[in-house]
Amino acid sequence: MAHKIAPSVLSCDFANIQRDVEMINDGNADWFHIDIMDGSFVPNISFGFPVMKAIHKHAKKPLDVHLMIDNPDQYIQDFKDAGAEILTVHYEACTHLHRTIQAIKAAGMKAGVAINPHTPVEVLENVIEDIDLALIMSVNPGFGGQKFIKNAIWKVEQLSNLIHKRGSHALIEVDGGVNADNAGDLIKAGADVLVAGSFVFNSENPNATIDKLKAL
Ligand SMILES: O=C(CO)[C@H](O)[C@H](O)COP(=O)(O)O
Repeated sequence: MAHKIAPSVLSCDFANIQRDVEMINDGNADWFHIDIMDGSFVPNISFGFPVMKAIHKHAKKPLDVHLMIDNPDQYIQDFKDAGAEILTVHYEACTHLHRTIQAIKAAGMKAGVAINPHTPVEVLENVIEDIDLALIMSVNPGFGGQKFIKNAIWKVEQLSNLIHKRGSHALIEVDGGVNADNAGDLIKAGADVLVAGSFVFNSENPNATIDKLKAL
């Protein structure tokens, strides 16, 4: 399966959201990556439901929503109503992770679990057959534009082995500092979905940059 590119809307021009969403609609990106930050789980606040609904209104591609929030269970139905197709929670933010995954699926969404750079891949062993997506963070979550942590490549390899061993259908997504210098190694290691924020939106021609990442 060819890898997917999910531009992170966090790096778009928020004064021109509709323009940027339509630009992504017109290009070859696969998903919109939506970063929700609560100022508690991570030291930053991004945006909430009104902005997400505005993006959903114009988006012609699935919304891949990454929750960097405490107590995600509280908001599962709200994210479904705001247009999430894939809803990813952090392993580190969930006390009853299996229950949270079931609740996401029961609400009619695909379920993802993200792990921080210091969290070992093994924590996914007991849910790998239940999830649709596993997200390896390649920066500490909270901000766009950070430097890629190389250890993520090794974690992708480990996760790919685990997925094959267990016959899971989970996709491997990588998020943080992704660019043309590391994307090839990530794909070779087994990544299925690359999130890219600043590399795409800070470039002169974002859709040409997406094509460059897709061609690797
Ligand atoms: O989850 C995130 C930050 O927590 C962002 O999706 C990520 O940082 C993407 O931005 P960039 O490609 O600029 O690193």
